Amino acid sequence: METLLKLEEVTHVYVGDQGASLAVENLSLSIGRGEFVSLVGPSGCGKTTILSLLAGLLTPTKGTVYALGEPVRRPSPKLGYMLQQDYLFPWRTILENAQIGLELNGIKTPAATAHVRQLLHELGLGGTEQRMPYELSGGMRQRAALVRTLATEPDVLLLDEPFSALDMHIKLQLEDLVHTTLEARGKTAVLVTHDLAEAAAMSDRVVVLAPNPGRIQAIYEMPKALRELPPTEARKQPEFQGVFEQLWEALESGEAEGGEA
Ligand SMILES: Nc1ncnc2c1ncn2[C@@H]1O[C@H](COP(=O)(O)OP(=O)(O)OP(=O)(O)O)[C@@H](O)[C@H]1O
Repeated sequence: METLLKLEEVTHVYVGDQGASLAVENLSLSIGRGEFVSLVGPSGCGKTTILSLLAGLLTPTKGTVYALGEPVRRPSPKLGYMLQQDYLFPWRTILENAQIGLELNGIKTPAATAHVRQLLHELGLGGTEQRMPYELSGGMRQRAALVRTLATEPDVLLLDEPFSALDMHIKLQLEDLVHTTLEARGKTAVLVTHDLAEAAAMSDRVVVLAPNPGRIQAIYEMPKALRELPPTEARKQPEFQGVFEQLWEALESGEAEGGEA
């Protein structure tokens, strides 16, 4: 499998008024094209830092981050970001919001608009094009944010807790939608989540991080039978509970080994 993302012996130290804070230390990880990898771990173990390093929003203090074979130096349209909040502009229609990434890249053609309309339709938002964000539910707004991210055709999606603000049943529906949409397009994804079950249900691999300093505690490859199913179906399989327990144990032992923050 072609390696699409790579962290090579990466250390990141934040320096601020309060002094230096070692966020992640000597972390190495490779992610292949088409893989769905989740990062889980207790608060402060460096999940968002890793995502920001991959996105080119931070530069590592030591080591190198690669995306699509090149060292990451700045944000790139090939890496799309989706966050807990949808950040739709309240004064723009859903169609205008969904097109914004393309516009920022200087693409404003009728074909681009047709492409965005098609994506809105595929993600169940047909008919909402001229509506304003406040007229949509949280789940619909998050789907519009997904369309905006997909519209620029990124190779990689960096997902920072995109489902955590949603009600449980909307969250489950959206997990399935994101899973099938990304799989159908062969996209690579890195998901940051606090939810172990979500990570287990959605991923090909789950990276369990430990804190103080942030480092990899364990990496789990999900059983093939679970990987092939939509997340809501994977959650119902008998082996799912065993996978969840393994992740939970790794998380607990990482926390126990970590020092005081
Ligand atoms: N801008 C910053 N300045 C100083 N320290 C920071 C900054 N951002 C994060 N840190 C520290 O770096 C460490 C890792 O933070 P990070 O936000 O990456 O963890 P996280 O696993 O995403 O946490 P959470 O689950 O709470 O979002 C923490 O100790 C945090 O306090």
